[in-house]
Amino acid sequence: MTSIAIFASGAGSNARKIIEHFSHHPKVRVDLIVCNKPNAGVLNIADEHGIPTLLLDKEQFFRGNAYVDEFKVDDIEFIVLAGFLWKIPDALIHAYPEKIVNIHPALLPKYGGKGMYGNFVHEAVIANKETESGITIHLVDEVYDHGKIIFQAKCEVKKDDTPESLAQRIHELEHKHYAKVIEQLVS
Ligand SMILES: Nc1nc2c(c(=O)[nH]1)N[C@@H](CN(C=O)c1ccc(C(=O)N[C@@H](CCC(=O)O)C(=O)O)cc1)CN2
Ligand SMILES: NCC(=O)N[C@@H]1O[C@H](COP(=O)([O-])[O-])[C@@H](O)[C@H]1O
Repeated sequence: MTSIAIFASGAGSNARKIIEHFSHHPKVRVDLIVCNKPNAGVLNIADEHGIPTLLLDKEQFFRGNAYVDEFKVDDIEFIVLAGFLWKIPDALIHAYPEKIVNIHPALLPKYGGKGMYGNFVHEAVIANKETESGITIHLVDEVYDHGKIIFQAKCEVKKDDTPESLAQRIHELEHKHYAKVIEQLVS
């Protein structure tokens, strides 16, 4: 059984889709939800599904062991970032080589890097009058949004789009593809 930890900072709609996809899966299980925001909606989703949660301490995460020992004791084999807004420390990346994946709400390498998350991404895409956007699923390395691209899917950017309407279209792509791409990666 491959044990997955999902890292998230927000509402958790992607986490919910991934949990649902792997519930009753013969070979893959979501065993932990890791979060850095005590009031994040993803923590309620974890509770709904009886999945243990870990609320990160900033000092230990960035200046300690990055929780590597805890994840190894819990037999976590694969890490999925789903709207996680802190930078993954090098120690955790080195402990999980090519086993940390992220979803970004744009077509990297454009619209990535520090500060490019959530609606900030969609605002930039709209401000630049792009006619298309999409999602990128990539391996995580030491630089924001720089790791090997595994999957991309595109959608239209409409002339009257707001960041919210574009986010909704992007979410539909994320919910359609992320869990299936994870399944291919871990199998
Ligand atoms: N080592 C890595 N860590 C993370 C990556 C990565 O590729 N390598 N991806 C991000 C996810 N992400 C985009 O997909 C992303 C998330 C957050 C930021 C950002 O600028 N964060 C702010 C802090 C925001 C907050 O604390 O609320 C910042 O660093 O100042 C950029 C990109 C996850 N980690
Ligand atoms: N750069 C990272 C980033 O912007 N990630 C984005 O955060 C959202 C989380 O939504 P969710 O909490 O509903 O899954 C998702 O759209 C994801 O692509």
